[in-house]
Amino acid sequence: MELNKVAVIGAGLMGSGIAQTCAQAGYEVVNVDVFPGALEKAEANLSALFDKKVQKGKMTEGEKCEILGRISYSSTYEDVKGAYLIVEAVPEKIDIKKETFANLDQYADEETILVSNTSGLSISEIAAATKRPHKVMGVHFFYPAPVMKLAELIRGLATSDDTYRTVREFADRIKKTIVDAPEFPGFIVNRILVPMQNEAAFMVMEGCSPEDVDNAMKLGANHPMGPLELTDFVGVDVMLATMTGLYEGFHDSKYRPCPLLETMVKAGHLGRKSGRGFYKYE
Ligand SMILES: C[C@H](O)CC(=O)SCCNC(=O)CCNC(=O)[C@H](O)C(C)(C)COP(=O)(O)OP(=O)(O)OC[C@H]1O[C@@H](n2cnc3c(N)ncnc32)[C@H](O)[C@@H]1OP(=O)(O)O
Repeated sequence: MELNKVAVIGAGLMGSGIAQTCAQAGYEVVNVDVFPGALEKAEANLSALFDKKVQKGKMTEGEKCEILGRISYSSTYEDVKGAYLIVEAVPEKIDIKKETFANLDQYADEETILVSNTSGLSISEIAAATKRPHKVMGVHFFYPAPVMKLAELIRGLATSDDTYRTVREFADRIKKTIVDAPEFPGFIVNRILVPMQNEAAFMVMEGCSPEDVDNAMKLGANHPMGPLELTDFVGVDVMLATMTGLYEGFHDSKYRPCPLLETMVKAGHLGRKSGRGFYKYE
């Protein structure tokens, strides 16, 4: 097992950003996704992002090649072998997470720590899909992962102190500021942030324009992005899944998801990634 090798499962918005973050910190990274198309897209996007950084003078051509050279892409779990830590960033559905962890448990080395980037599902439940629940923990990253400074650390009921220590060291190495979050839906940030985005969607449903809602929050509360811009940025489907997780997890009507979000997801208006959400994109 190599202490310099990590694996990231999932090459979507979060997974590819986490892989980038780890490679920038000097890790050898294998980014695994069972859909080869997702890997190609992740590789092309990262290359384009780095080209822009080189053009802006924020990175040299040499640094770009070095970091890109530390990331390999794979569509098979077998390539996680040798990683001392694996970060899972697959879609936010408990059955998919459990299946992924059961697979990782089979293919990863015995000593490997398995980390989930879930934004609110139960770490203990995910850990129970493995035979190593003491080696399972939550590390919640924020989008865009290479830019956002925070990582929420979430222990499951069975997480060992050794696992926690190793994960803290990993978070330090990738230069994230850490907070310990309780194992309840939404942890800290999403429990506060996502109901605000949901409320903003209710205001649009009641007739406000998205521009007015966003400008109000940007200029009146100094938020870098308005709540609806942010929803489009992260994905309307991702935001709705988090809100639904709060609603189902706390059994509290105050977390009821806005029906407009449900309609938008059914229509395929998922935000930037689909070209249309609260706003239209080229
Ligand atoms: C879904 C989860 O469970 C929970 C969540 O993640 S909730 C979402 C949390 N995220 C937020 O709240 C983000 C709020 N927005 C912001 O902080 C800022 O608007 C922003 C950082 C995204 C963009 O910043 P801004 O200054 O407007 O844009 P820009 O100058 O283009 O980008 C700043 C840097 O971010 C990088 N960046 C922007 N988008 C990126 C992306 N998608 N991936 C990687 N890097 C990105 C740029 O390359 C740039 O880096 P550089 O300075 O080295 O060139």
